[in-house]
Amino acid sequence: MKSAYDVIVVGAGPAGSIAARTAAEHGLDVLLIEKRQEIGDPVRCAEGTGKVGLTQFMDPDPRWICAEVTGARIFAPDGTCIELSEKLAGKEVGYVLERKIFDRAVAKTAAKAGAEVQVKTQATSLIIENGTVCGIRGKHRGDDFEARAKVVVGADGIESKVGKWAGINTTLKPKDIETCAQFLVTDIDIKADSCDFYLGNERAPGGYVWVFPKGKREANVGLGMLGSRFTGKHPIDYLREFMAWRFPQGKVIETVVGAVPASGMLKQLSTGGLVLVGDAGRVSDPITGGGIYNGMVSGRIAGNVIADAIKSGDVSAKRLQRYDREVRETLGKMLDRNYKAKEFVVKTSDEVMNSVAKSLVGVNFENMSVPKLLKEIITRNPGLFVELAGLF
Ligand SMILES: Cc1cc2nc3c(=O)[nH]c(=O)nc-3n(C[C@H](O)[C@H](O)[C@H](O)COP(=O)(O)OP(=O)(O)OC[C@H]3O[C@@H](n4cnc5c(N)ncnc54)[C@H](O)[C@@H]3O)c2cc1C
Repeated sequence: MKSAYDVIVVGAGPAGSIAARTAAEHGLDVLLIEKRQEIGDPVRCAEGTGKVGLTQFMDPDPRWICAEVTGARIFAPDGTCIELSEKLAGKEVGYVLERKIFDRAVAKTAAKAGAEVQVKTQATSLIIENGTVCGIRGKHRGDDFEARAKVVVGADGIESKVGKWAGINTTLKPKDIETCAQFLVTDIDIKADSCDFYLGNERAPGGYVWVFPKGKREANVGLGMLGSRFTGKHPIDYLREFMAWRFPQGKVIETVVGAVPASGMLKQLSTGGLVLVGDAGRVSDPITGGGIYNGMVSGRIAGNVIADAIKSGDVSAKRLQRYDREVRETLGKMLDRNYKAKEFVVKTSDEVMNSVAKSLVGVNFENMSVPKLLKEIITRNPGLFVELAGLF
């Protein structure tokens, strides 16, 4: 490892690897570090992502695609089912990945573009001079090290410390964190080409249960609940109840616990010499919790903005604000709308969910967009006009 780089990326998840790759493609000298000894492992993800978004970044590869899904089913608390086609469900359907292999494949593309990759290498603090971030301190396979960089990228996920070290407020309120538990369940009857979602305040308070197929008889069965709805019963307790009801014979071969930001993006994503990407910048979707695609989008924007800034010799806070602006332009509108949608869903009773679902049974969802779906809900449920009108 050298003592100086153009860019150091902290964290080799999808967001960090894409930031590293993009910066390296611009000819910059890039170091990508990962504290774990294996990139992508352990997995903290249900691994679902949209085809269209993903293929902007990676050519599909059967080695990391477990299942192709062509639709989604949403089950209301009383069991009423709404079926969505691929066109409507959009980013919520597509592929179910094998992230242990996928994350590694993305990091490999960064390496191929010229980035140096170091595992078992953890940033522990930032070097800050005259208010500008200019490197990191850390542990590399147990030994202390220091490395300087013109720009540091914080890609260290939901538990991000890099932003805090730089003085950025990254604190998440309990109402803006989905805490999750998931089992990889095998030998179960599922619809192998559908992502299924189960709603209900008794089932997953302020969240939902998902069943994402990973093969013909295998699925990620998981659940997210809002931190603010915690009453002493943990996500894993709700998940066990769901399993007992839906898949009593299922065999659990892996357990995952984790959390997703459901806050919408941070107000501040950058400062002098530093940008935050992916979950570290809270760019995950507040309603679905999906963060793979949004993280990669923010990583690509970061790589491009950093390259321009370094080439111009100006990595000041003012210059790097272009990153904040571009992420806001690209993802901000969707994140704001979905944050409002989350706030609506969270306070919706099971009775209202049931009646909205019933009002949509029989609607042809073949050629509808999400805004059209919301309009359809309002038309059929005029009482919800005030709450839902704000989402457009
Ligand atoms: C249960 C669950 C289910 C989910 N399901 C989905 C889903 O189906 N679809 C979807 O799109 N999203 C899903 N998500 C969200 C998704 O996993 C994240 O949004 C996504 O992984 C964010 O990518 P990232 O690169 O920002 O961060 P991460 O993937 O979290 O990567 C951050 C990396 O930084 C490393 N790191 C942290 N600190 C340091 C340090 N100091 N030094 C060096 N390395 C460090 C970590 O080890 C980690 O590898 C789910 C999340 C959970 C918890």
